[in-house]
Amino acid sequence: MTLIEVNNLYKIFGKKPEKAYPLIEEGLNRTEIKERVGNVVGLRNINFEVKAGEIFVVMGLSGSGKSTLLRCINRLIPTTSGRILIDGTNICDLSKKELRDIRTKYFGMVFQKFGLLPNRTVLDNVALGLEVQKMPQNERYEKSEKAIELVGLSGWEQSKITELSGGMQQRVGIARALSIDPKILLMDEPFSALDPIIRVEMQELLLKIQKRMKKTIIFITHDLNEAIKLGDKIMILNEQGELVQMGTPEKILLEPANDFVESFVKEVDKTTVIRVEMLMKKPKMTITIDTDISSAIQTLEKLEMDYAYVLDGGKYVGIVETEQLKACKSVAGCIIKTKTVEDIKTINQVLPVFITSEHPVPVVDIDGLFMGYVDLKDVVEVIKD
Ligand SMILES: Nc1ncnc2c1ncn2[C@@H]1O[C@H](COP(=O)(O)OP(=O)(O)OP(=O)(O)O)[C@@H](O)[C@H]1O
Repeated sequence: MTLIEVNNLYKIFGKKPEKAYPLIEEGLNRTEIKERVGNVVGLRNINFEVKAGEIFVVMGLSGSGKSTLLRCINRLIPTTSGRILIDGTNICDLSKKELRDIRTKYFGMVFQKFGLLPNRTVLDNVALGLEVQKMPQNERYEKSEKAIELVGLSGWEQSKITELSGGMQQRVGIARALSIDPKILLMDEPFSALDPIIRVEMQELLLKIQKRMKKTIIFITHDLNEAIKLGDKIMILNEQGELVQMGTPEKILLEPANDFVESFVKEVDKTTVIRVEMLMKKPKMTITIDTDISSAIQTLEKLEMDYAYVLDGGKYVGIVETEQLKACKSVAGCIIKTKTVEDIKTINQVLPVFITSEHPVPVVDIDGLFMGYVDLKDVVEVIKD
């Protein structure tokens, strides 16, 4: 389900922003437009959708418009044109009261500089949003304690902010945003001020929280490694405030849209990002476990498949390969002599795999009925009819 939808969004700073449109059309850049008409083009024609439960990362260099976009989304600043739908409501059209309600219901914010009140305790900082909503103290403390536990700060409730390290302060920042139980978390470079080890720890924490909470997150960063680690989807803005590429981390890494994206991507070790999912064979074809071998060969060959997934009661239990099935068919009716007398009695059947197999082979009868396994080291002779 789409929770956020942005269409044709422009943000032009300065008086009479309409003067900038024809110049944008002409293809002038930000500096040229500023020189000609004095306006700064923050964002140019941005379009995207964010699905509920997704971490959507906005990435770009300094000045690319990342913070401007975030401020437009929660309407801290007005847009110049375009629309922003939050759960279907265009927030560009709302009255102050409606805007306040939608912000309370939907948005939690986490900032790079934490934005905490230094003289308050951890608990009172986390409870701040609920206090603004005029929630009674015991109720807001109860909710805040849960959020504090979620970010791993239990036991620190009564500490002053000044007693905490940077990483801990940002945990408080995240707990404060979560305490109001917003549908959407807007995170503006939340880990950029932290040293590298703490930063990685915080990324892990966010992923852990996200697994439990399944929030919809817009996460701003200028670091591609961070974007790749966190993002279900990444949107890259260039220095003109334009969207240059949007897609999964794998897509961005494997198919950078232009030289600009390529220049970011070059630095990343792709094998640390691309998951086996990209390379695995997808189960295009399934057959049920009780399919007889002749029918299975027929089906697989018709669809030109060299393997199929085998289902037992709808559950995946194994794989069969066309070659293996054919080998079975070719030795159907062979007599397998094994070392033990008992085996010779029962194995006047079918050997359904290559005789070179190192593993015990399943033995089926002429009708494909499974009879048991025989270890090839015990096979002394296979006699064709
Ligand atoms: N209030 C404003 N008035 C005029 N120009 C502005 C204003 N706010 C932002 N800008 C300009 O809009 C462009 C985008 O700025 P923004 O802060 O959104 O970029 P950013 O990608 O968040 O950068 P950073 O990573 O440095 O925070 C910049 O050229 C900036 O100078």
